[in-house]
Amino acid sequence: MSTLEEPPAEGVRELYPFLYEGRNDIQSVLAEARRSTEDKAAEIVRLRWQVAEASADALMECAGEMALRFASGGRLFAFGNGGSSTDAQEVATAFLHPPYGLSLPALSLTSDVAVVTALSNDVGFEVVFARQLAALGRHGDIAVGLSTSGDSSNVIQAFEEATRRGMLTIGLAGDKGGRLAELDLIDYLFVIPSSSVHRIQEAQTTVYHVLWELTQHALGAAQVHDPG
Ligand SMILES: O=C(CO)[C@@H](O)[C@H](O)[C@H](O)[C@H](O)COP(=O)(O)O
Repeated sequence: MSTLEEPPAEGVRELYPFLYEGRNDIQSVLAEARRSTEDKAAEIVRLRWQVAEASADALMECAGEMALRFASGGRLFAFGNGGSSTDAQEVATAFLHPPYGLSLPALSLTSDVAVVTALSNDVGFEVVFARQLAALGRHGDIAVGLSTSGDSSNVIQAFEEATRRGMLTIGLAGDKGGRLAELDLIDYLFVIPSSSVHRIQEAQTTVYHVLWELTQHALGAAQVHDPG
């Protein structure tokens, strides 16, 4: 396959110029993309190692604190925007309905579209997580907030509310941690040192999966079935 022979519909040539002009060999375009895919795969492996090594002690300590909270009846609330909103859902699902081990009380604050839109519409998007924590959060609960920039106001306000309520606060951020790092209001902040939103989100999955696994270990549940 090389060039597209049909005359493009209006606007399509502008959207996909490489299909019609100059770089018209799709195979060579894909070969280039493949090289960049391999670079990205290497980068994500490096980032995951980097954060696991740099944060090994903090991850263990944090998981120990989480286990103590769960053992005392605490619940976990996860939140974030965009890609991090679905990561928050995955955090909650991993704890609530894990592939093995204990089922622990966990909820994503991004899942209820009625609550999210009502709070955003009536009050403002910056309170969309903080207001939910004000209603649901209790001393001894756990707040897990994800933000690739570390700068999202609604995530910061949620951590402020969680701190006021005596919750354990755990942040996942990218690059240098953004405002989350500057504000110094989080008990455990895990920073992925990359400026790529996608690489940050990919590495963050490892951080929360490790936290989940260590928490299960701390609660004595991981040996039930650990495929390694
Ligand atoms: O990167 C994606 C999707 O993968 C975007 O949707 C991204 O999550 C959104 O722009 C977020 O609003 C960014 O917020 P944050 O991670 O900086 O807090």
